Amino acid sequence: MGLLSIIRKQKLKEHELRVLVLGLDGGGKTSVVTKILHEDTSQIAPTMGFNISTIHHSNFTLNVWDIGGQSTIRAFWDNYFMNCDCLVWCIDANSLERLQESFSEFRKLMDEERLVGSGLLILVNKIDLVPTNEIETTVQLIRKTLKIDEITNHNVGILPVSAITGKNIDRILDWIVSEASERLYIL
Ligand SMILES: Nc1nc2c(ncn2[C@@H]2O[C@H](COP(=O)(O)OP(=O)(O)OP(=O)(O)O)[C@@H](O)[C@H]2O)c(=O)[nH]1
Ligand SMILES: [Mg+2]
Repeated sequence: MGLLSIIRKQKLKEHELRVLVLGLDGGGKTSVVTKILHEDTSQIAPTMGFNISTIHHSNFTLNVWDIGGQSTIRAFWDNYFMNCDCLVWCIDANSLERLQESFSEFRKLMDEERLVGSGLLILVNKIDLVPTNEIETTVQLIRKTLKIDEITNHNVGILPVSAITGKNIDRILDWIVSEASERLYIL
């Protein structure tokens, strides 16, 4: 068992998880976390550094790091990679013209050794702005563009959500905790 696995296993025993929320600027990372916290999402400004929130869910304590996604801040993302239990990658379903840019940043993370083995949850956010009959094709397009089916280093989940309507927001923590619990079980 490698050192990283030992650290992860120890943290899981303590029921503490480190969650990293990343994605392009304006994708809705801070809004999603704010909605999870049941707080007001109407006055959210771009994140210039990071926000950290401690959330208790299903016997776990999640330390959620929401980092700013503007291109000038992306250079600092790697300061947060260590000991990450779950990477949440946030995509703006209403700005598919930025999907390639999202993929090019995402691909760098998939090459990142420090993130190997963490859970990976892809949020297709702003789904309230996608017509209902286009949701499935939008999710499929994102799966294909991000080459999700080729990812072997992570357990992957993909969830259409809305930080504004709250759609599927309650499933985010459930997914993170259940993925981490399953991993603990097989370690
Ligand atoms: N319609 C809709 N708007 C959303 C949703 N989530 C976020 N927004 C809006 O998108 C804008 C950007 O949201 P933020 O939460 O600041 O995005 P961010 O990813 O944290 O951005 P950075 O901090 O710059 O990286 C805000 O105007 C939000 O109100 C959503 O699910 N639906
Ligand atoms: Mg933000």
